Amino acid sequence: CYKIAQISKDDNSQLAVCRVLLAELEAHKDAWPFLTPVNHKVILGYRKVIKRPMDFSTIKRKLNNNLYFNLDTFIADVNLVFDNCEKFNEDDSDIGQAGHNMRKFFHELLHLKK
Ligand SMILES: Cc1ncccc1N[C@@H](C)c1cnc2ccsc2c1
Repeated sequence: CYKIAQISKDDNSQLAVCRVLLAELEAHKDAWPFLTPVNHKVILGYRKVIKRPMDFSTIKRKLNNNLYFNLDTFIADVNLVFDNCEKFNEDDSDIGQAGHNMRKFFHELLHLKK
């Protein structure tokens, strides 16, 4: 379960929790590949392979436009960032490793026990 969610009863405090979580993700040393949308004109094949691109700046825009209804819809987009990363990047690449590190960090933030 999400221990953080237990302290937030209403949507507003859930959205405040999402802002804190996003700020912690963005501050992580391994966040660099995920801070802005992948430019599919530069990264060949990305648009074909990745059906639902997502990145931290897009998540921030969605948060500011009130497009997340609760913590779960926010978590789904964060996990989409890491799932896209795993799909496109080799595990032993710099970006692949950053994605694994960030996913582990996010789960620790949510106190998720696998
Ligand atoms: C998350 C991701 N997955 C696949 C490809 C790229 C990226 N990240 C972008 C920012 C990016 C775009 N270009 C470069 C060039 C060297 S690292 C890097 C990172």
